[in-house]
Amino acid sequence: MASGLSTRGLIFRQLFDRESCTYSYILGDANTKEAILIDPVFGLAQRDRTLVEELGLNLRYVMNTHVHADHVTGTGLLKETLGTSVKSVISSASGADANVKLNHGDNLSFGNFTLEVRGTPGHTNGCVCYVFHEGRMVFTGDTLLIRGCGRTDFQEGSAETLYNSVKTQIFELPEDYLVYPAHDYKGMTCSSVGEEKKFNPRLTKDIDTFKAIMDNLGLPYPKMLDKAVPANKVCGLYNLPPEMEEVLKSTNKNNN
Ligand SMILES: N[C@@H](CCC(=O)N[C@@H](CSS)C(=O)NCC(=O)O)C(=O)O
Ligand SMILES: [Fe+2]
Repeated sequence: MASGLSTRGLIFRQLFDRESCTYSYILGDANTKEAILIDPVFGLAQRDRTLVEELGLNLRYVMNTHVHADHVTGTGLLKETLGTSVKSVISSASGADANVKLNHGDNLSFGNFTLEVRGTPGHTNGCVCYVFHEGRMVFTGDTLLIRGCGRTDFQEGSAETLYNSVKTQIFELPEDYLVYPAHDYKGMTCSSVGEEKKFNPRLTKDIDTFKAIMDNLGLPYPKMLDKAVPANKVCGLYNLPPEMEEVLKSTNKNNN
């Protein structure tokens, strides 16, 4: 069975931000050159833009899996530098502003490929997973991490809702589908649905044990929480923290 990496005509890149341990993903159609970018990071917008150009791709959508709490999205900045043909994308349920607001069951195309949108609330209300059936891949955002899952102690977090989302929307996918999350803190890059069903130390438990685990994670709040959430509700382009306004100003200067 073809995995994402060998899907005919697919250009695929996994990118990493060392600061927030965020993964961003470029998916492009080698034939039409249309591409999408999932979960870009503000400080790496220039890196992403250069790579897209080097690969000869035209970005159609810059999309987020949810309103991130730990980093400012690169969506707004990429739109600013690449022009109006690029559309920002997030779920309707996120309450965030974007050109395209998606709902559970929607499909989004780039070139000859299509992503299916699955609503997976729990980490936040607006979390979605993007299922790329042709590539047998799923982009899980913070809903499902490798051997972990998104925390449920801020934004609109609910352990019970997250548990149901994973079980019904991700674990029902074929076991060979590769899982690509929005973060990893241990150096893992990807997993599979079958692997997570078998080895995820949280999601292999019953709901009560899962809730107890989530209630006792004892994680400090992300350092960027108060700055990132308001910025990400508007694609990162308004409400930017002052230090990021400087980046934006110099980007605009370089583009003029
Ligand atoms: N230390 C980091 C934040 C780490 C963190 O809270 N990660 C989130 C995803 S980003 S909203 C999470 O859900 N983690 C779950 C886990 O089990 O690690 C920072 O200060 O930014
Ligand atoms: Fe998150």
